[in-house]
Amino acid sequence: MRLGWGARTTAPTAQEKASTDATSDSERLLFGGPLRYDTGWAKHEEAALELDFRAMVRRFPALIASSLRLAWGADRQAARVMVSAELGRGLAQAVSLLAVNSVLGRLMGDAPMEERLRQAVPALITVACVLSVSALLRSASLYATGRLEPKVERVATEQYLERAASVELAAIEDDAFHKLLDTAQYGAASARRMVSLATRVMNAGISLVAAAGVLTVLHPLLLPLLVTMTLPSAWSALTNARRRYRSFHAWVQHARAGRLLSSLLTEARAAPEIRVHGVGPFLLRHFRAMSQSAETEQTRLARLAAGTSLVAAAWTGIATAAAYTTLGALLLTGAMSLAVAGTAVIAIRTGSANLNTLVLEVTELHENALFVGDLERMHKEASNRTVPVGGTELPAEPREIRFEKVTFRYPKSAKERPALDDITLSIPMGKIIALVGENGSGKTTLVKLLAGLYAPQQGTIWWDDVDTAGADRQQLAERIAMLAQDFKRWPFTAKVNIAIGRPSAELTEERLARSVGEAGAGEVVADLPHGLETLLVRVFTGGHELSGGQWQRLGIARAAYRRGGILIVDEPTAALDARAELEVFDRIRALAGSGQTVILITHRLASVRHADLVHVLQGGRLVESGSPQELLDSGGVYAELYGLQAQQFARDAVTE
Ligand SMILES: Nc1ncnc2c1ncn2[C@@H]1O[C@H](COP(=O)(O)OP(=O)(O)OP(=O)(O)O)[C@@H](O)[C@H]1O
Repeated sequence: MRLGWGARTTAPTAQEKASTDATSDSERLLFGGPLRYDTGWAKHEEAALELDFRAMVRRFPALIASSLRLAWGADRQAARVMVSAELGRGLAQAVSLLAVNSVLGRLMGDAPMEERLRQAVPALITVACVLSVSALLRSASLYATGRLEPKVERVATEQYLERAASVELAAIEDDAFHKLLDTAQYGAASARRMVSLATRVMNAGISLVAAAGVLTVLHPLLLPLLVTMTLPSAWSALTNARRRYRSFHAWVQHARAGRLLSSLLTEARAAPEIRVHGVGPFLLRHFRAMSQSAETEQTRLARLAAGTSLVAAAWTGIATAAAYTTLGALLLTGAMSLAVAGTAVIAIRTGSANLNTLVLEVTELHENALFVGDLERMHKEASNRTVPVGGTELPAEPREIRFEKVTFRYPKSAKERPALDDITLSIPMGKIIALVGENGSGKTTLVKLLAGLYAPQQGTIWWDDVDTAGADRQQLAERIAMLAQDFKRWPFTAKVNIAIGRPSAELTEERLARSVGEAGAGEVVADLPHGLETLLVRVFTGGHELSGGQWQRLGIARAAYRRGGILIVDEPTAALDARAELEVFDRIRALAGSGQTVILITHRLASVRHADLVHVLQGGRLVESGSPQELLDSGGVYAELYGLQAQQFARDAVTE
């Protein structure tokens, strides 16, 4: 059985394994179709292609600058210490190399040994001082980096979460944007790694310049030898990093699906069905298959990496032998003195170690920068899709909200018919307006448009004479309290679950008690072991679980606490018993009596009889509008649905 999200449960084919450009193939397999995204994906491909030497050299200054910017933004003082300590260490290495050269030169001179030793003492003292300073600088840099890293990660994570929370609902529901969110979440950890990598790169770079300078002074042939020795490991590191990055992007959705499966297996809400329906082995089987195919990919990468590093090691061996043979030849022919050759060996060893570190760390820096690049792309995409700030003022006390020829189709919806089709209707303020219609007729969609969560593709939503298309969205949201069908059951205390209706308001006992009273949630709260302070999530110590109906009461209390001028309630009584249902409708009526506009979506038509106005939707179109009595008298869709429910009651009464 397929799980529907296109999760990959098969190992990659031989053809895929062979393909270094496996990204698009894997992606096609993952989603069961050709790519059709215009954001995120194609750009990652370009980024992966940029992981070559030229691009790396070109981007090197920008990479260092971006790491420093991150560090600077997180903690200026620590950033200052880190940069100065690393610059100091590089300089110390150059000085110590020159001092070593001087020590060797003195020791290998023609004077008597005692004289030679005495001459070498100042240089030896210089070496000792420089090494001590270098050690001090190293610990200063370690401290500063350790202080910076978590801060950089926190700042980057905060920015990520802030951006993700500020985008339009349509973006959150968009699979392409979700994929970008997925890949970008690794950006914060990469930003953290970039800080220490950048310091090490700076340090290795300065040391390398020092070693290269000394080598060039000693003999012009030594520098090219050093470079030749290091090239193979550079190639190997780059090739492997490139493969890893491509693989990551090809498999990111797969990894998310795997995490989702494993969380389903441990989730409390899924637990009853897992046990009664025996879903556990089914989910486990899929999880295993997915993990195994991911393992196969890891094995493929490991095999390729092993091969690449073996080739690189062979090259390095040959280049090293060539370097030392050249050095030997220079010595034999008398083109180089023994003292110079000794310093050259030290410089070659230091230089090649530095160059190796440099190449490996620049590659790693670059690889991490690509992930930080994903984060930056997400920031950019999110700012294009963020809920706009500011706009036209809405009337303080509107008389009416009017939908005029409103048509709305969900983005990427495969359906032929729009969810709302040419809707024109009125919502008078201060009244109870009921939206009625069969499942999927568009009621929830309509209130989401009203709340500004989506914008219509055609038509206008007016607040008196203000077009909401250009209205201040924040102001619009301020006016609305929404109790959605699947409202969030926050894993916090009962008190927070109510007060979260308006987190910006000062939390007062009086406001809380009033909302609890209005929602008829007093009994629910009284039954809780710690009253309003009870934690409403059972998987934590002291946590408590509410029934569906009890949750619904708290949801109504939350909506009442918000005190928006327009209260939208979507199926408020679905989980309530008959008595509670009557009571809730009484309370909703009372809210409307106090001047609040109530927009009520319900399938319980008997409860609609107190509404001032009923709009009946069918297949996304408005088919009837009027008072409940008018609609009953007209004998249309409402009357038919009402009749069906009434008949059911009558039949049940007779059967009993
Ligand atoms: N987020 C979404 N993305 C794509 N299509 C959606 C989305 N939400 C709803 N739809 C589709 O839009 C249509 C209207 O759905 P809506 O939820 O507005 O109906 P409803 O009248 O509230 O139904 P119900 O009585 O079952 O709650 C349905 O065909 C549904 O499949």
